[in-house]
Amino acid sequence: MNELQAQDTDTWDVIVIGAGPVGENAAQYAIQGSGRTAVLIEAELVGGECSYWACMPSKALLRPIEVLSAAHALPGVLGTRLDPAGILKRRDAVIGNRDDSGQVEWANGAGIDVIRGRGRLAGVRTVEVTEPDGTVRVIEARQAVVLATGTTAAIPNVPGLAAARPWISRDATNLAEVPRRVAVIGGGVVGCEAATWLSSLGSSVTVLQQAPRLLPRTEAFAHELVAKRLEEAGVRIRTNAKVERVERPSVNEAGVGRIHGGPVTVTVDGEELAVDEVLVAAGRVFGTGDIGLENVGLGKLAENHAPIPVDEQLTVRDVPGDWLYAVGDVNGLALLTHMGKYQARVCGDVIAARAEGRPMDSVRYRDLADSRAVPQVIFTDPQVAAVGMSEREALAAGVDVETVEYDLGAIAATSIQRQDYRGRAKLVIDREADTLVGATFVGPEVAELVHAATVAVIGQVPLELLRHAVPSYPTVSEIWLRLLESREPRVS
Ligand SMILES: Cc1cc2nc3c(=O)[nH]c(=O)nc-3n(C[C@H](O)[C@H](O)[C@H](O)COP(=O)(O)OP(=O)(O)OC[C@H]3O[C@@H](n4cnc5c(N)ncnc54)[C@H](O)[C@@H]3O)c2cc1C
Ligand SMILES: NC(=O)c1ccc[n+]([C@@H]2O[C@H](COP(=O)([O-])OP(=O)(O)OC[C@H]3O[C@@H](n4cnc5c(N)ncnc54)[C@H](O)[C@@H]3O)[C@@H](O)[C@H]2O)c1
Repeated sequence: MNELQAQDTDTWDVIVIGAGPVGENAAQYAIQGSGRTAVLIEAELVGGECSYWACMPSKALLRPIEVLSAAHALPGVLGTRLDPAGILKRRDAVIGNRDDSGQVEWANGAGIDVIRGRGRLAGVRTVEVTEPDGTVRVIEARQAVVLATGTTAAIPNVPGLAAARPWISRDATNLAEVPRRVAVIGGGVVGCEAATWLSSLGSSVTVLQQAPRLLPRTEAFAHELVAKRLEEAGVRIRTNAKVERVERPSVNEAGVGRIHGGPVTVTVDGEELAVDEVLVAAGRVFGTGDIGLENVGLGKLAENHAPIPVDEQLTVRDVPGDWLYAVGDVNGLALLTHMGKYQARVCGDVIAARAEGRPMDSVRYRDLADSRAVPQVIFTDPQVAAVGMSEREALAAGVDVETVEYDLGAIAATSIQRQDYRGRAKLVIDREADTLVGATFVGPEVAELVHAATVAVIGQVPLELLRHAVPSYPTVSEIWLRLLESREPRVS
């Protein structure tokens, strides 16, 4: 069945509302290798925020900057510079020029139907879809409904901010014009990554961060190293900043990624800052506001735009019958594509097992990673790659914490990579259990280091045993050796 043939039925085994990366995976895993049917309901583009507006375009913009930075740090490499028009062109190619036909083809190839429209729960296993022409269809799921509606950008309640039509992350990732001066409200992940590419493309950037530091959920040295590099690139960073007011006398409808009007005055801590565009990067709003949660007894969540609580099988709590699931950003467990897709795999496996009456006593059917080992790579210069708990989180969780830190610049491999290598690594150890509960690496191109730590955390590998995992010479992974050697000798 395909997009058109999906008109001929009103019942599927599984209905998924939201066809982002997470919804796609849930549908695939729920039916693969079976005769079951599934349909994806999508209000915008199949592939979701990640493919067109978030992960993919942002990483396409950041990669040339990373390559340039590495080249500049190597004596013997000459003549490197950025080509902004070429970067935007490649970004457009990476996001398929926002054409989702390839993703629809993939879904159909996997036996999944697609309906364009906005879905809402109308009752038990019942979904109402408002199609683009206004037609309303009511469809039924024989077995399961999966909510995968993601998040949208939050606009803080600052006087004049919403009326100024500021840029949100979609404008920054899909930029078609480079504003001369930009104020970035928020110094979290989106704010720091966007400040990196905007300043490299020629904007004069000021980051206004409410919290005492950038990337507040990471270890403190991540802030120090990222802030230092941003400041060297000319970015101004104001922490503990209170944005009091925003004024933009002339606003226009120039479209996504184009400058949305005339100059803007941002009042911060009593001082006026004149810019050409404001980028809001201040967190996300959960996609729970208008998906019919009140029709399944969860109206309070909708009122508060709260995330949907789920159990280890990704089944929505407080809804009887094990038919409603929530995966990805919308359940608030971890706002990351890879974690949402992981949840979708667990959820799809659970739906399949329940459909086939198979036992679910293996760990395959439990979301273990969200409570123990969430990895994240922040693609700033330097990169921040972390998994599990920070020291502060481990202490708050009552872990008997031991930490070790080491200078990544003192590893043979990093001195070969570049002359000016600055970086740091830290392990957070549960002393009593002798296992790793968290790790953070900050430095150029450290992204690939984190998976080894993820394996150690989820596998609860004793650190005594980890000493026998020998890193190759000369690779940056030798940081493991140095970190383990730095531990105080254990008294047994
Ligand atoms: C700028 C930026 C960069 C990011 N970079 C990274 C990164 O590098 N790595 C990473 O892991 N994460 C990154 N993220 C986070 C990542 O984008 C999200 O975690 C991921 O997109 C979540 O996937 P999802 O499928 O849950 O939701 P989404 O991708 O938001 O998809 C939800 C889909 O549901 C649709 N929808 C919503 N409501 C309805 C409805 N009622 N009916 C029908 N359809 C509906 C939407 O149109 C959308 O297509 C980034 C986020 C941002 C903002
Ligand atoms: N590489 C990646 O993995 C990646 C990249 C981008 C986004 N994401 C995900 O997307 C999600 C959203 O990112 P985000 O950066 O929007 O949210 P965030 O929660 O990471 O950061 C938002 C920041 O905005 C600040 N803030 C909030 N209100 C403010 C105000 N009024 N004035 C000034 N500062 C204010 C907060 O202090 C916070 O540090 C994150 O959870 C992140 O995991 C991931």
